[in-house]
Amino acid sequence: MSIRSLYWFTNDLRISDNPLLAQAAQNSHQLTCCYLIPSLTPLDQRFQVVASNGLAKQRFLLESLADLDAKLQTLGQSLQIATGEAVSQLCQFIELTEANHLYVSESVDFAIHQTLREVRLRYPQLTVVSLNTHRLFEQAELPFSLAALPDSFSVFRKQVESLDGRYSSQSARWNSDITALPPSVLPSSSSWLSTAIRSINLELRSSPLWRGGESTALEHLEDYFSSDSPLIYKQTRNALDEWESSTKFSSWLANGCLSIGRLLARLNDYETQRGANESTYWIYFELLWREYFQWYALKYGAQLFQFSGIKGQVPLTSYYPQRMRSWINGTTPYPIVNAAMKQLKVTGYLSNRSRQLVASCLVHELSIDWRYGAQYFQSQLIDYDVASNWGNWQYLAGVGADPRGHRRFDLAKQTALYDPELSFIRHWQGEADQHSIDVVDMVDWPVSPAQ
Ligand SMILES: Cc1cc2nc3c(=O)[nH]c(=O)nc-3n(C[C@H](O)[C@H](O)[C@H](O)COP(=O)(O)OP(=O)(O)OC[C@H]3O[C@@H](n4cnc5c(N)ncnc54)[C@H](O)[C@@H]3O)c2cc1C
Repeated sequence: MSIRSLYWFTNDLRISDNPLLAQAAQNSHQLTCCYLIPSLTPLDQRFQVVASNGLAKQRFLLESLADLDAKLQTLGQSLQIATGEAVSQLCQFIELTEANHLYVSESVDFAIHQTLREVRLRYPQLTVVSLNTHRLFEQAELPFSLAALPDSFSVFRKQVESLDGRYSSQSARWNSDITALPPSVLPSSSSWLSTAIRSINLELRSSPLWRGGESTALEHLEDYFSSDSPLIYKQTRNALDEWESSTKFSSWLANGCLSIGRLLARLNDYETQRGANESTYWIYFELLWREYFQWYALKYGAQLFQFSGIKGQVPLTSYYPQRMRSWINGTTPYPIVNAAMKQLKVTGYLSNRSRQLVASCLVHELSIDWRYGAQYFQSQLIDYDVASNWGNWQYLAGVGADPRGHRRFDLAKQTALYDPELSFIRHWQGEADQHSIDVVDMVDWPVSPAQ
């Protein structure tokens, strides 16, 4: 039988260390590679308060796609990019190419699961092939069943850290480089990418600190591990705004431009050459947080998006459009939050500390339903990852994996600790248009009947 395959790229935008693509290359006679720009799901529509995704996020994705397309072209292939509703786009590709196999990376994304369910119903003869390209561990390697995943990160970490050969054995199996790909029946159609990136650059009027794509991910991997930064990571990672203070791998990991296996293999080499210390261990520690949230999302499915989270406790928050607007625009009474929100809008990135502060502010100071904040992050973050984003928001909102159940940051204390000279606030103009939490309009004042 002729194997005609459709490879649906999702969060695996790379050629190297991509075991699923290697398998598709080996087993197919004909191959079509596609990417579907995610459209808004009903959940997105319910909570999204801005018209479209942030420009920095759009640029990072387009750069990643352009790089992937260029790499595919060197292998005699190209990337088909489609916008619109995922099920109908996939069906169109299946019909056009008469595909009898669909390759797609294993995902914890609820929207992808729903799309696949629908496609399977429409094409019962279609063989769907999936492999893990995003997580560190396979389910069979975990010392517990998915249902018994610990509800606290510390318990999870202690259990998975006891697994043998954590870096080297994990990284060996990712080494599956591809030298050739079967031909496609569709002509290349992605020449618009460079024009789209140029027009975003013009609109943003700032050159990016990050460029999307596997090529820049691999360059950054080498740069980072050629420096001394990993040796002092634990002391610097909470800084608000310095490039070297944390690893900055998240955006490439989230989009799959870099594999977790290759990253850990490089960390392992670094420890061998430069010596392991508490800081180099701490990079692994943080990557285990990422791993934890992947399993958490898989375990809880739609509960990841539920107001009461996994705890079943409904928070005492609601939705206030004016407060939400001032949070997004950086015009709250809290300069450190304002600075961070302005940085997010321009760059599509925030340090972990800033994310914690702005999330705490949204939930505890502005009393807004955490899902509006999570959705806004989804629309802006260049490193948006469904599991890490919604899992961290649940944690901060007190409805997730936090055994303490409640985390409210004292914003004045945090400012004194992390921005004592106010340089972060000044740089991002956090003081510029401060307002009180609720602005009362003239028309809201009581009007006496005599008037
Ligand atoms: C409210 C909120 C939302 C977040 N949303 C996302 C998201 O959508 N995507 C995302 O990748 N991270 C998210 N994070 C986690 C974290 O803030 C970022 O991963 C980190 O700031 C990225 O910068 P870095 O690569 O320099 O991280 P580093 O500090 O250098 O950490 C190394 C890597 O470990 C992982 N990591 C670190 N901390 C966490 C964490 N708390 N949860 C999960 N993974 C972690 C990331 O892959 C990161 O690249 C969120 C955190 C909060 C509080």
